[in-house]
Amino acid sequence: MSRNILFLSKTINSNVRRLCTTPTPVQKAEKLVLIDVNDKTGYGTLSMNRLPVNSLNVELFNALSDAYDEMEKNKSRGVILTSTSPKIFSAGLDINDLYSGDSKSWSELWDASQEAFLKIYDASFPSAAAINGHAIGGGCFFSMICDYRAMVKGYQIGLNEIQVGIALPKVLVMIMGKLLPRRHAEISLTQGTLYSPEQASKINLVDDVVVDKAEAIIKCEAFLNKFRKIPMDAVNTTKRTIRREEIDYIRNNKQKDIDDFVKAVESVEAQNTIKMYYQALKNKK
Ligand SMILES: CC/C=C\C/C=C\CCC/C=C/CC(=O)SCCNC(=O)CCNC(=O)[C@H](O)C(C)(C)COP(=O)(O)OP(=O)(O)OC[C@H]1O[C@@H](n2cnc3c(N)ncnc32)[C@H](O)[C@@H]1OP(=O)(O)O
Repeated sequence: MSRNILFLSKTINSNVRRLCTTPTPVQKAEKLVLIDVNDKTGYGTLSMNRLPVNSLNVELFNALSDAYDEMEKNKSRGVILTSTSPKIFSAGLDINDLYSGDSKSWSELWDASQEAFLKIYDASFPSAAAINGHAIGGGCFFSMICDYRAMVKGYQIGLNEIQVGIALPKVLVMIMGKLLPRRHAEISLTQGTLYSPEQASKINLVDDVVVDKAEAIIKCEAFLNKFRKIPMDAVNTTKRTIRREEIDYIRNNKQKDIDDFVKAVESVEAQNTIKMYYQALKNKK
């Protein structure tokens, strides 16, 4: 059974296409998240597909939310989150949106990010991130809200928001503060440090360092397999107890959190830094 070829199947929504094994090959569809369900294990591999760098915009956040809805509906046993790019997991928030947006578009962006965050962080199945390339800013954060991370050598990972001029949103601080030892969290958040996978594994930012994407997927499957003999209700109740603080914060303070993000992005200082950052990115070549 080939799992690497895209096949035609019913379109789940405008941005998500499920890959299955019905034998009707079609040309590769330009969907923002590709879903490939392994019928044997019941695990869904969700591949972000907003090339070249999987920068996160409203559409990609919505596609991730829709993909998680689909996994919930199909009673998935677990998700592997990865990317179709050969070298980038996700380059974080779309700098173009930060550079050229306004308070309305930034509100919509953050609203969509909150929804995707809740779908992943409060899912009824475990998620494992196969980080097959750079995971920067929001890209790093979306791997952090999975239950496990395996990262391929040779790339960088970290929350560099501060370098882009954006004060760290509260939930990012809460989760980084729980994942990393306190001192590393403080340094990482205030300096926007990017780490090699080897460095990241020493501070709990990634769980395993691997040589390639195939090994990352194997590690993710092995992690998900650990839950096969444990009743998922018990796992989920326990996980929700652990994660309640962040989930409740977003659910109970949705608008305030959006307002805080917009305020952070629209400040003159942030806009000047974003402009310089944007230009440096464009002048790189
Ligand atoms: C409640 C909360 C819930 C959820 C919150 C969700 C998310 C939290 C987010 C919080 C805030 C986050 C802020 C950010 O994420 S800011 C973005 C931070 N990212 C970066 O700084 C990465 C910048 N990019 C790079 O460093 C390199 O591009 C990279 C290493 C990724 C790849 O390098 P490479 O040499 O391979 O390619 P490039 O030539 O540099 O790039 C190719 C083209 O892609 C464009 N690009 C790169 N990054 C971005 C981006 N982030 N947004 C938009 N576009 C990007 C780059 O300009 C190139 O374009 P062209 O020149 O080809 O047009």
